[in-house]
Amino acid sequence: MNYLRLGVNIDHVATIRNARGGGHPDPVRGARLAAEAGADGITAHLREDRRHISDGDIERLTGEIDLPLNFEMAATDEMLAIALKHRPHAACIVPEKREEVTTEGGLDAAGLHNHLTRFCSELKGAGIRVSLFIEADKRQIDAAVSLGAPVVELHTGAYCDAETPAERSAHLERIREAARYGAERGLEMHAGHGLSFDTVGQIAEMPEFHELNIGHFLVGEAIFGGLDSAIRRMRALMDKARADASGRIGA
Ligand SMILES: CC(=O)[C@@H](O)[C@H](O)COP(=O)(O)O
Ligand SMILES: NCC(=O)COP(=O)(O)O
Repeated sequence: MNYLRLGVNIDHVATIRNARGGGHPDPVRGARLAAEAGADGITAHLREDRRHISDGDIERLTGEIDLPLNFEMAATDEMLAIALKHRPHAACIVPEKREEVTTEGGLDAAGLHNHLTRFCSELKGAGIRVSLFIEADKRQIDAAVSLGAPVVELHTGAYCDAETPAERSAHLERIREAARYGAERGLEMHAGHGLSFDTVGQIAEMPEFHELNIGHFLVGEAIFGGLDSAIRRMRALMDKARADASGRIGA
């Protein structure tokens, strides 16, 4: 079974900083600590309204942190110019609505196909690994393939927020099918949004996934036990889920 990378999303450190202005807590310090705790990458979403991560944070993350940066961005010319300037390891195109509390659903890669073509090709041309943050939906996966994106990240928010076990297993099944469908079409499969200690295992055990991006829960847990311990525990749960699943496959 392939290694499952953990990308730590440090947006939520910046959310706390911005509640008061000033520089504390510093998301770049969070990224440094995440690296020490075993994160394989850092994710940061520069929202158009700059509600958490700032332009200066992106500049410092690319200059001061050795881990690969996954730059989450809306498909706008402003964000494209910033990505091309900083050349992060990866750029994940996400849908954005100013008024939303969080990223409420996946990118409509099928509906926005013509609009996205130029963004995918300019990012790829600059050597940036393009990822599309989409719902677990075959139509969206087909669109990602046709746009030439090498990576998709499946939105796990609905699975994490499910209110009943039946609802949760229905979402899980959709994610499982989409992960297989995408991997069969040559896409590198990632997942993320809303994952917690309770929900990560069933996603981590799917062998198609290469990377999970997790932030909000980790920063929340950090209040009680520290960021280092939250990341190490998440990492251990991911590894256990993988080991248990490969034991089942081998048995
Ligand atoms: C796209 C995504 O899911 C992440 O960027 C993360 O959720 C960021 O947090 P906010 O949605 O609170 O901006
Ligand atoms: N793309 C999803 C992500 O980076 C992390 O989402 P969350 O764990 O902060 O909800």
